[in-house]
Amino acid sequence: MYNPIKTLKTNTIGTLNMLGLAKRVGARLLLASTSEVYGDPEVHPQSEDYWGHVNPIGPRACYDEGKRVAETMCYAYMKQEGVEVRVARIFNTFGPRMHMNDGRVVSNFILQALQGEPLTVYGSGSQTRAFQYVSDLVNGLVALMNSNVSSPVNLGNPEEHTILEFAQLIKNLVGSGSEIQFLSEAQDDPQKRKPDIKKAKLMLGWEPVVPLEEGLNKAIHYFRKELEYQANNQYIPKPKPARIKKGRTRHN
Ligand SMILES: O=c1ccn([C@@H]2O[C@H](COP(=O)(O)OP(=O)(O)O[C@H]3OC[C@@H](O)[C@H](O)[C@H]3O)[C@@H](O)[C@H]2O)c(=O)[nH]1
Repeated sequence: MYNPIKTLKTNTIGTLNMLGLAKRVGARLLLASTSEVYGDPEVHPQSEDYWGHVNPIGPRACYDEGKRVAETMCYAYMKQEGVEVRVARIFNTFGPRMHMNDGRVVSNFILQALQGEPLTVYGSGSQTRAFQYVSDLVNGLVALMNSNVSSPVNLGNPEEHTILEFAQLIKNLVGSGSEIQFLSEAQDDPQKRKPDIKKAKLMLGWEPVVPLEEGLNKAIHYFRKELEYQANNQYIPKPKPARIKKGRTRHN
């Protein structure tokens, strides 16, 4: 985690502030929760009634425990103050417009493959994830907000792959000659993850529709364009004319 304290403050104080605001104005609140509430799961796939397996003092705890307490706050406000809450447990998601420095596996592997750099696999690559395309997630969030389901709902694509399979798939889709480089494993990295989406199907009539390869090709296209743009352009910030004082230019 880049900034554990800020992560904790956002998830706890931020959620508390938003719940207070929702109470005051009578709004329905959507909590973007996470599959990380299940931690390194001992149940597979993960359904909403699983309580999770989280190390409360590990390096991921600021995020995992922060989101867990955010969920607790939602249900305390619902029961005590009657605030309407919707809680989406969002599984790994990707798509165009991810930040170049996001650091998550999809953007890392695509950028590495496009530039002929080694694809960095943490650990053996046998850990699994299931990736959903961003438009599927957005449709799920809209359906959840428009529903009367106040308990948590998993939103994710249940197609599960090992991270090594995923690296090879991205290499092939990019047509890249990059090597695969094995680095040390991340501490407390969940070893498997796959959503059980029966509840979303039944109660929201929702399921993901974008196939993995189709979504990846869209993300690859986006990052290819971003790299071309960066290579062909320099962005030199210029102050607004009103801020330039006459005769004050300094040449160091
Ligand atoms: O360069 C990389 C990056 C990541 N990885 C591995 O790829 C897997 C996925 O890692 P990511 O960082 O993309 O995502 P994580 O599964 O750790 O968490 C993610 O999932 C749930 C969301 O709520 C979180 O916001 C998101 O960070 C992990 O096993 C990680 O160790 C690599 O092997 N190489």
